[in-house]
Amino acid sequence: MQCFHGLRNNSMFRGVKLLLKSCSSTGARVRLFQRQCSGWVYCSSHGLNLDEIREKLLAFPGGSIDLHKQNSGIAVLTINNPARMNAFSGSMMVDLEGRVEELENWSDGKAVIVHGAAGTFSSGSDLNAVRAIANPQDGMKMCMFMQNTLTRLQRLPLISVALVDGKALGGGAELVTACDFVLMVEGSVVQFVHKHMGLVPGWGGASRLVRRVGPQNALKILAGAIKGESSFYLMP
Ligand SMILES: CCCC(=O)SCCNC(=O)CCNC(=O)[C@H](O)C(C)(C)COP(=O)(O)OP(=O)(O)OC[C@H]1O[C@@H](n2cnc3c(N)ncnc32)[C@H](O)[C@@H]1OP(=O)(O)O
Repeated sequence: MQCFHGLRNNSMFRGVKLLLKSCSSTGARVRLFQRQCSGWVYCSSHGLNLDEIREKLLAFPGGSIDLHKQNSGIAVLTINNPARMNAFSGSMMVDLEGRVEELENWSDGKAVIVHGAAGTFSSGSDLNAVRAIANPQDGMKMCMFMQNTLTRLQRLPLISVALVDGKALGGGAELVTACDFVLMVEGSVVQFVHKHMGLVPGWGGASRLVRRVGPQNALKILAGAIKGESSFYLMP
């Protein structure tokens, strides 16, 4: 993951275009196509019944995940729940899975930009849904479901860019780590707030963070010794 920080709002999409241009070398494209298209981490042999967990998640509706595929081959994926700072309701988790599947099957796709509606990125999991499924079994299933989806997002044969304008908190920060690049508008923040709730990142963000920034920096970020600021994502 590479991070570009301090973009002003109006230059964000120009920044994304430049970034994508710089990534379009044959080598980069070949590497992308070498990625596995199916990124399932968990399946029924791990005790995950996808239909069952989808049904549970759909009991917590609100917001949407919108996908706009452009003729240019660049898609825009929008996390859309502004009334709750783009928190992920249960139905949005199911939506995201469907959108990722759509991108897996998009043969003309080159890149996807992931961003939040209305001037923020995402405040993570909807706390109302989290409270309602706060038993270990359901919590584990939700986490397995989201790990599957974010791993599939990470393994898409497309260049992915998280465009962070505002806050990416909790699960929102975890989503950022599943993208190849991060572009941050000035004043934006990526923060793993899980520790305040006595949680570990359940959507696979901790292991992705370790791979991105190394174990010591990841520990500092997760423990709150430093905020997940852009300089850390710049490290190889
Ligand atoms: C494995 C996944 C783990 C997770 O993701 S757990 C969730 C981690 N995220 C959080 O703890 C973030 C909680 N939210 C906040 O800290 C603040 O709302 C935040 C994002 C800094 C924004 O602060 P403010 O600008 O002051 O706005 P606010 O607090 O008045 O929020 C506006 C409305 O949005 C709601 N909201 C924000 N984040 C939410 C969330 N994650 N789940 C459910 N509702 C959420 C908030 O309750 C408020 O609603 P209302 O207007 O009071 O009805």
